Amino acid sequence: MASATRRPLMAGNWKMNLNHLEANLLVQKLAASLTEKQLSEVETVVLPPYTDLRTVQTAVDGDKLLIGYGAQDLSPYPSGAYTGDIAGPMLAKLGCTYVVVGHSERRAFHNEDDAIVNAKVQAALTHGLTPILCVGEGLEVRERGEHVPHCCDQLDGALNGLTPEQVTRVVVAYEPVWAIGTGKTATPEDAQEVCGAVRTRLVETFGQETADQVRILYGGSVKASNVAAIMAQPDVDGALVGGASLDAEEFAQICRFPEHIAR
Ligand SMILES: O=C[C@H](O)COP(=O)(O)O
Repeated sequence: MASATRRPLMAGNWKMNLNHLEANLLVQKLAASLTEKQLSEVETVVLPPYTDLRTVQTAVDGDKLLIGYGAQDLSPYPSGAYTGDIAGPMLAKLGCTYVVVGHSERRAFHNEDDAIVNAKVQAALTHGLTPILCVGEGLEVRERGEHVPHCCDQLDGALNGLTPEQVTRVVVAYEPVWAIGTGKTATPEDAQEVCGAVRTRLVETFGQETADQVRILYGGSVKASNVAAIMAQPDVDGALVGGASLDAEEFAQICRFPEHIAR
């Protein structure tokens, strides 16, 4: 979190959890647990299932909560005969500002490859949404020591054809698959190694000025107890939090991480 120009971002990916009533409760509790100052210092975002988005929008708008929200996926197409899919304009109309693209669970369970991830990144940008682009390696790749080139290749594929200006509107999330929902957190040094390599690749492809503006998150078993050490790394600008974001108080503590960084 070295740069003063990159505002820290904590994004809670609820995955396929919480109905709309539970969603309302969680958002209200989260907002009540954080002061205006804390919310202005650390951008706080929730990423509910589609079925909760309207409820979250109503809560946020109704009580003017300083909490952002977004979706976990979008179609690469703007409309049409794509049963079960949700398009970017629908999300934008619901007030979403973010959308996750290329999460490892989508890559694994829905066979999403770099070409589809690239199309989704482009669709998000076209419709005014900020893609949270996920990259990350599985255990076998990590054990072969190929995690850095693997993540950089995924990054290249997902950002193919984008202009530097478009890239400044992308958030990248490094999520080692072996650390997701397993309780195994990458060490802060592991997180920095890949987040730093991602930034270097952004410099090489899009230039220093662009790379300096891109926020890079770490995701994988982030909790209140380990977030400060991860956020102390120079190229980590936030976290994509799964399980721990389902507990309002735990997620609020994660968002209050600056209090735990030694001054
Ligand atoms: O999108 C979030 C990540 O997959 C991390 O999930 P987790 O915090 O439950 O390990």
